[in-house]
Amino acid sequence: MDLSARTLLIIEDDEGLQSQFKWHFDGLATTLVTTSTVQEALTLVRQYQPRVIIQDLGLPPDAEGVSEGFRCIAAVLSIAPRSKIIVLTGKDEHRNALKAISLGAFDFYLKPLDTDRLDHVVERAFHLAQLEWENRQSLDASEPLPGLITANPQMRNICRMIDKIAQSKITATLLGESGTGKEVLARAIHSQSADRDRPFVAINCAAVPENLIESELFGYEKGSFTGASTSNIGKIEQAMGGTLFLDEIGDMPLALQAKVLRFLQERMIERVGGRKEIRIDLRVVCATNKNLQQMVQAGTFRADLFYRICEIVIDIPPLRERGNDPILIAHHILKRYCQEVAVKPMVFSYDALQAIGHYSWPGNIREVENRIKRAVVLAENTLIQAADLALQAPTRKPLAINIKEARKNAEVEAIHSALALSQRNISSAAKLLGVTRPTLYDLLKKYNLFIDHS
Ligand SMILES: Nc1ncnc2c1ncn2[C@@H]1O[C@H](COP(=O)(O)OP(=O)(O)OP(=O)(O)O)[C@@H](O)[C@H]1O
Repeated sequence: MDLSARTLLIIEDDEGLQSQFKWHFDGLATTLVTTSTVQEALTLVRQYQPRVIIQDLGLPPDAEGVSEGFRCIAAVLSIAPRSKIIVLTGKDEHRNALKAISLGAFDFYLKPLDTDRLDHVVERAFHLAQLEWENRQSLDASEPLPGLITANPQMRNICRMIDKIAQSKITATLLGESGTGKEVLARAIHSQSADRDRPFVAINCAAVPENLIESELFGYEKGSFTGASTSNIGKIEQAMGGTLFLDEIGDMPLALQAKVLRFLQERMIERVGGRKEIRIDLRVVCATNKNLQQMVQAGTFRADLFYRICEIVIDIPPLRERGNDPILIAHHILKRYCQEVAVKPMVFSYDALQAIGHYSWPGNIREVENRIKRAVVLAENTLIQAADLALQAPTRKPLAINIKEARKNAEVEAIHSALALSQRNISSAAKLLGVTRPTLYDLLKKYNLFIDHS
């Protein structure tokens, strides 16, 4: 909770009422600030960023009218659009209520309002403001590193480790199944480091033919082998000052491992066919989906190289072990892909979301990308169904016999669908459901649904 979480501002020119409010709300709000003028109110809003504001409409210099009150609502919301303004006024005209709400006020009541009711209204405003704040926090925080979407605590720990690794030159090795984001994390180490403006160079040891990998990595001198008509610098020299990413290091030929070990220990290389030693200064990040320890035991990976590259090992969990991340990542990839191929924004149906949540994703995030690309092409309209993703929606729960249970199931399903269709935008979901935003928040709280979809 941030500091403004329970700050209440009262804008009221009647001094008697102001002190009554002070006395009444003392203790209910952590910070209580009061003023009688619009000008001072704006200063206080900037200073305290109050979540909730109680405001009169008749404010000086137009204490008998409403113009200053309306000006105040508009001005406050222009600098603090998320503040909840409760208008409390003696100006009993329906059109005033309508205008206040149209300007963005949260609620409108006539004086005098009994204290129980007032407490309830203020509490509800604080509650709603808190939920909105939490929702924003979780959305803001869903991309802790560039290109890496997650809300999973284990992945968040990994992100914190990546930040620390980036501040050193230590050799880190990323272990994880294919498609779990090893390259994304390697790039993040580079982009979070002080050398981010220097090159990031990746080589996939599994993709380069065995007879070429040495010269790809170390470079070669002219005439060192048939076809070497000019000298060429290798990936190591290309990455000078920056980061070298040795992807699939478990596939590095045994013969080359000794040379790589020497480079890592001494930070010196010789190009193939060369005689000159070249000093190398760079960070090395390795990755593999192989079990290196088993390979060491089997004699297919050098033990000394294993210990040299495993100064820090990061075990990346597969997507199926990351809680709600498949849904979070799917939303993100769908949005990005629709923008990339310039099609209308698309959304997942409730069934599609259920299927995404239940599937085990053996191909991890790469598989999410592939299935979404396919779905964008195949979907009949802007609503992506489970079948478009070639996934099966889990079977529905058996019909509840108890009317209360049946009503609850129906409400939960409708809320899920509305949230899916609105891409978790609370205002749009409330509109789709035909309820107000506060009512939707109440329902989310009642059914404990909010966390699952934030
Ligand atoms: N947390 C994430 N959020 C969003 N996109 C991700 C995330 N992790 C990975 N991706 C995307 O998934 C794809 C696969 O990621 P990446 O290439 O980093 O995986 P990898 O583990 O290196 O795979 P491989 O072992 O097959 O090389 C990339 O397009 C990447 O941008």
